[in-house]
Amino acid sequence: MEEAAPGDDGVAGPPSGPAAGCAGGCGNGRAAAEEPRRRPRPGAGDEEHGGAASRPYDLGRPVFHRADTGWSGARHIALTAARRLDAVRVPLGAEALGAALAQGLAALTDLPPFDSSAMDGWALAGPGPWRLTGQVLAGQEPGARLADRHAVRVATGAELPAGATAVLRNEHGAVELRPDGEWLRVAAPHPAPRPGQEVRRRGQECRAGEALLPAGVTVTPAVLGLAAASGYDDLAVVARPRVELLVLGDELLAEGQPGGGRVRDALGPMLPPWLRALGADVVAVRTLPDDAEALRAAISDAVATGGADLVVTTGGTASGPRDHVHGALARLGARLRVDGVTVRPGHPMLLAEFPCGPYGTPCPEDPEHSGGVEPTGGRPPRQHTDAYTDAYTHPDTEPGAGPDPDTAGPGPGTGTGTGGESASGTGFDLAGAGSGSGSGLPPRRSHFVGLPGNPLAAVAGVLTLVAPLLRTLGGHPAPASYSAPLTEDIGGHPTDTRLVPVVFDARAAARPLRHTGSAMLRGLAAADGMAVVPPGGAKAGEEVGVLDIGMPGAAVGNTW
Ligand SMILES: Nc1nc2c(c(=O)[nH]1)N[C@H]1C(S)=C(S)[C@@H](COP(=O)(O)OP(=O)(O)OC[C@H]3O[C@@H](n4cnc5c(N)ncnc54)[C@H](O)[C@@H]3O)O[C@H]1N2
Ligand code: MOO
Repeated sequence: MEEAAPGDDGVAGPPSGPAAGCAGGCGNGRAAAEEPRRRPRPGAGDEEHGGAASRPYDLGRPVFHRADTGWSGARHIALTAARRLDAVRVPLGAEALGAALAQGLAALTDLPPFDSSAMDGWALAGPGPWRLTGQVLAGQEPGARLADRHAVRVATGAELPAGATAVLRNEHGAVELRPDGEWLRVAAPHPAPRPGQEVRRRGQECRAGEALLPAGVTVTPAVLGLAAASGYDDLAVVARPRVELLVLGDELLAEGQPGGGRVRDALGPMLPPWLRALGADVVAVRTLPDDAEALRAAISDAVATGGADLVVTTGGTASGPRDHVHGALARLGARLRVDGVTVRPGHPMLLAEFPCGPYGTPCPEDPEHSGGVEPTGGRPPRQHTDAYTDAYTHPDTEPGAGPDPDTAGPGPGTGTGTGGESASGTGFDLAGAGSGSGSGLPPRRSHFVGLPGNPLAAVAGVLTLVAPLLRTLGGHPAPASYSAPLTEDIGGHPTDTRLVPVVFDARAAARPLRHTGSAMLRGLAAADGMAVVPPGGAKAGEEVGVLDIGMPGAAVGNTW
């Protein structure tokens, strides 16, 4: 790797500019003079878009030529390389959590479903005093109509009897025992209840059939609760992309202390939860030796037998004697879509697609690629729902021509009807609408991302290639993108974008962290996000794009 100079933990790649020696952050940031605001901005990073420059590796032996893609262009290719997976119906619960709604959520019932009491107290009819005639608890039928000047004791949530005009809460009333029974009156100094007071009216939150949420919304715990409240037992969501992770490296230890040339595997523990947070179903994590045939067989197995929508490898992307990713992809007939990105760290990341899709299904639309991956059988197909409302327009399929991935995700639009079972009964919609070239959508197939082995470089690959790809597969719209002013200069690479871990200070300005070399995770572990630093660097006060790292920032970050 292009290692940072001793003492400089920040720059992977030739530094430039006055702050080059401080590129990873030199000491504490200084707050910007003016009140900075974190605000959405249309695109994070605006360097070359999809440009390619042929650049040989200088290993002393010509191995291959990468055609580096610009950082924004690479993200756009990843966003448009796949098409959204089909809809599946899943019970309300963990399976739905984090998936995108395949259909808008419309209320199946009025909410509240009936007039009910908002307080523990008495439901009453007309002006007081009121004769007490009984009680209704939550969950009980309300019983007979309430006559004028009568009241019943009610619990919060109890359905109000017909005729009730208001509820008097416990602490505002007093009950007197008279010869003819119990009587309720308002206790001074409280005023008499107004009509409708403390009553939750039927339908005041929504009416049956009313649209509550659009398709594409991520199912959060709150969405689960709303769906349950409004009558749902299950939800139609976009299937979670199945991801198989292959961690490569003879030198990796799964436990204990590193030494003797061996290091702990940092990516095996880090990436599966990261992938899950991005909406993936991580179906397998395997560690492999640096062996060409083992890698080829494992990838083939993941695609053909495992039914992975996406195979992610770590390590082996460069051109060392034990780097076999390119060779394995070539043997499997994979098509390289991105082979090197002008970003630091993460430069050797790559994106490819296989000639056939999950479950070993051949790709009839790609006869020239047939036979690459061994179709050795398959998992049971997903249960797809036929109740499918396609509320999305798929992003442009032409790489390099479309909008920024952060603002161009699937959004509301005219339906394209890509759901449904395939004719072959595999649950894999190759032949259906949307899978062929005539539909204008990319065909359904398995994808591949090769992440570099250096841990921070691997994270750069997740943010650049994996996140946009999973977003499209899982039907998630683009999250809001942000920019923030920098608290200090960040030195840049002369030609490449840099991704630098930052924390937001109290004014939401981005302070670059230290220990951000490509082999380091110390900066990232304290970070709120990754600043997108254009070639040449950025000055203190300058706004730069900030990539979300997918989960709430570490609490220590701002004081570190
Ligand atoms: N001659 C050149 N060599 C390298 C170049 C180059 O342009 N010319 N690029 C460098 C860059 S940039 C990167 S990034 C790395 C990418 O290397 P690989 O993807 O082939 O990864 P490995 O060689 O297998 O490992 C690199 C490094 O990362 C450590 N590693 C790998 N996996 C893990 C893991 N799971 N947990 C922790 N650490 C891991 C590994 O031990 C190595 O130190 O290539 C440069 N080389
Ligand atoms: O600069 Mo590499 O792409 O060490 O991560």
